[in-house]
Amino acid sequence: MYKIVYEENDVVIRFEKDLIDQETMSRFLGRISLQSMLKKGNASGAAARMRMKNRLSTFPTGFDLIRDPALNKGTAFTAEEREALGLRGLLPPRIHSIDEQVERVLWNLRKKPTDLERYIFLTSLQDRNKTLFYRVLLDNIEDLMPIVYTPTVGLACLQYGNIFRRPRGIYLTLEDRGRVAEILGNWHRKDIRIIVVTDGERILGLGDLGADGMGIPVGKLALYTACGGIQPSLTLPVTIDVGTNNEVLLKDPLYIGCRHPRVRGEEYDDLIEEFVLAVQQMFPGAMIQFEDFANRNAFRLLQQYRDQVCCFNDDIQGTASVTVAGLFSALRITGGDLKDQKVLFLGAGEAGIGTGDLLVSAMVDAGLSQEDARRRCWFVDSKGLIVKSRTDLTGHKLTYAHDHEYCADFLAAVESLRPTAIIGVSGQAKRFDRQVVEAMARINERPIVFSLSNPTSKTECTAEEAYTWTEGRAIFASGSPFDDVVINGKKFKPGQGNNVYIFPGVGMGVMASWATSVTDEMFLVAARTLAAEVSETDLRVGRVYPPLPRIREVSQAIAMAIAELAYSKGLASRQRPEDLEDYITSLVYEPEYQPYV
Ligand SMILES: O=C([O-])CC(=O)C(=O)O
Ligand SMILES: [Mg+2]
Repeated sequence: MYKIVYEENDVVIRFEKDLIDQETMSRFLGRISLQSMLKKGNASGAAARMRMKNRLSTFPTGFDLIRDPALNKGTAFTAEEREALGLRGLLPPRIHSIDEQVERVLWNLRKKPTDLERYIFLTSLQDRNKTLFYRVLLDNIEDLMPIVYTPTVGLACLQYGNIFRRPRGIYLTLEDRGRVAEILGNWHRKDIRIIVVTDGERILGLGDLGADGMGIPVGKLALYTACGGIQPSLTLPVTIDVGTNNEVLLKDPLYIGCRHPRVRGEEYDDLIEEFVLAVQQMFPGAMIQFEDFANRNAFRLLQQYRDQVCCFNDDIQGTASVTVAGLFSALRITGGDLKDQKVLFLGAGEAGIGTGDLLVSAMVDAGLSQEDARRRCWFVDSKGLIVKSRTDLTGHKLTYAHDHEYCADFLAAVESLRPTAIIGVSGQAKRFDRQVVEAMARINERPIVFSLSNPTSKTECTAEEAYTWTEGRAIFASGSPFDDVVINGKKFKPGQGNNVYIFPGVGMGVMASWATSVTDEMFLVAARTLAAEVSETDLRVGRVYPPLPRIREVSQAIAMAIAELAYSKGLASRQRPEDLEDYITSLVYEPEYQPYV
């Protein structure tokens, strides 16, 4: 994978990739080079020896090697490595293959009584052997994504202080103002390309979890690697802790964050601004993903920084992209035309408005005027249907305030508007009740019902409810995964309408092209690419997204499309490689042990 070129009596090490995990590579490339040079007996050049010595001195041996999660192989260190790297006696004598190690991990996972215990176990594995962690995750993505990600990551965040073992990522507080760049410099790597940052105010549909929200950036980045093939060492989770208004956490002696109410206003804005600028200084070319900020800050920060630096908001744009892709797929089942759809959202926050905006772009592409397209998107918020006559509306909601009679509740809005699709992004469980879903089934031959709130405890309705209440006619997707449902002998495989189908591929495309910004057009292209990956077989079982085991291929297709777009729109800051596909493939991280000697 990595080509090393030798010259007589000297060594030239040439990296064939410019985005690889260079520090780690140079650490063990040094090792390989010296070993083979000594074997060949041509390490006579003093200069070569010097260089090798320098490299060698940075490559850990003995306990340091076993304790370095990026390099550790546990019982899989070979006899030669054990001999050469000071490991003799530090490991049990039996040498295992990675496949045997995977078996051991799975055995342990099966023994754990709860999903939270499985989460803790996998996190510890990530702390001691990254390669094995990603091997297990990648090979068992369908079973383990619900542990590392929604819904279990939600449970983990709810108890993050209690289950805390080792820190991961960077924590920034208001006390760090004026020193943020210095603190980013404490991170052990300088070649960060993807950052996921939260301020913990709206973790999934669970609300304000303060610093305990760190589980989300950590989980998202694990999926950047597992699903998108981003080198783990190029990623950095960040939590900006400005306090929390969660009374339970404030009183909890085990809470890990700052114990004061949330600070807002200028102090907050200054810290965010300093963080964004410090990233440009310390990690130039890194993409920032804003994650699980509350509405009040999410839209504002996106607006402020989207044209300034390479960033996006996953809950607004990532969720929009996956949802619009799901609608594209659903129309292949219903045979409907995008221009004729009427979509009613429950929830007018980030996901709702983000999806509305992207859907409008898609409808405009399909030939509608912007005004007509907007009139096809309707929203119910906590006060009822958003209509012109309401006087309490601000900002983004005004865009979708149409002339219509006011309806106080969602069911009344469904009856009155007769939508073709309902999309739940409210963070409120059970709001798509039997009456709502049955009404949709009365109005539509094939009602589209997307229940996207996370984690599962917040879903607007379950897969089973959606299929049962519509006699299997619903086209259903959900934010957290559901098991297959059998109705009258027919099996349905509900799709997971989660932004995990989007952000890893977008991140890889941005990273590969060194794009300087992330545009809305990218998310529409990502949606189209994702929808194109859905097969007729998928649609036949009701699945509007490709199966998860295909996620790496899917992410690669999205990465290609995003990079192409970046090149064609002049957003890329590096030259287009001759063979883009080859190039992106060469960037993909494979969880395999590299030989050290
Ligand atoms: O994390 C997820 O499962 C999707 C997401 O961004 C959210 O719900 O906030
Ligand atoms: Mg989110």
